[in-house]
Amino acid sequence: MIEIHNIHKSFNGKKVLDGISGVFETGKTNLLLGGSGTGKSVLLKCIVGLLKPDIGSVTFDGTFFTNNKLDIRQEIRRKIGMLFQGSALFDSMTVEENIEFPLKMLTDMSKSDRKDRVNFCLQRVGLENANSKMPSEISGGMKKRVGIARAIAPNCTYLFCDEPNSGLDPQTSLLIDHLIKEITEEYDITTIIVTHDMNSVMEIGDKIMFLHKGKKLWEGTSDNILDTDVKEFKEFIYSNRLMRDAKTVEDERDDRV
Ligand SMILES: Nc1ncnc2c1ncn2[C@@H]1O[C@H](COP(=O)(O)OP(=O)(O)OP(=O)(O)O)[C@@H](O)[C@H]1O
Repeated sequence: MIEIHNIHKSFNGKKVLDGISGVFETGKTNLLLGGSGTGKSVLLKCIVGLLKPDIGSVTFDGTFFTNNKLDIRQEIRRKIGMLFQGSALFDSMTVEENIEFPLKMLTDMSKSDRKDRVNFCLQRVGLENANSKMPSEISGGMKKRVGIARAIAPNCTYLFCDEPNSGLDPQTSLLIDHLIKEITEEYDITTIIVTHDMNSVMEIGDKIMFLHKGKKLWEGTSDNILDTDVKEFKEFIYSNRLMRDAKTVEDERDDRV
């Protein structure tokens, strides 16, 4: 479980995060949702320690991360897997070398154990036998799968995904969303996904935190999202045509009852 408490962050006097608190649960896909420029990526960076909050704290399974000793922060960082927006694979390395990279950096596994782990992770994301391919030879969806395999290779406890669907077609997006959810549940990972994709929200949103202008305006699950009475959140949800249609169907059903 990851807990954040009263996170504030400004750049050059401009407030980007304004007192955000919340809990991200273990074994769940926790979504950070909001429009462009609302502070989702900055909050994610504050949680993983790439940025330091001006005020506030982050706790990983009860251990303080912010302002704690370097060795404790490094210990927590070793448990974090990251899936970056553009997959961020090393272009000059094969798929296998990409996935092996964090194992070399973060573990003292033998070469044969690393090979077994790479093969296990490749098989888990449905890419067995892709070991020797170069990133330039595989599709965007396959790159995301390799990115997921690389993130989970060192047995991560926490997984952070920055817009995992960017650049993917709707069908591939759905497959990637479900793969992340399955892996989260299977290995009991605390997963946080930054997104503005309402399809992801409805498909895999175990827990959703909606940000607007640096504030948390709503949190809940995909089951109670349509009940929100927060004006800014409603505007965000119903800017999506499919969500408007779903609401109309629900209203008509309620009228009949
Ligand atoms: N290092 C930085 N220095 C100055 N301003 C920054 C920095 N990082 C982010 N910002 C600003 O903080 C605000 C929030 O940015 P952030 O990237 O968190 O938005 P976001 O919600 O992730 O948006 P998007 O969905 O478009 O990626 C933006 O106005 C951005 O310009």
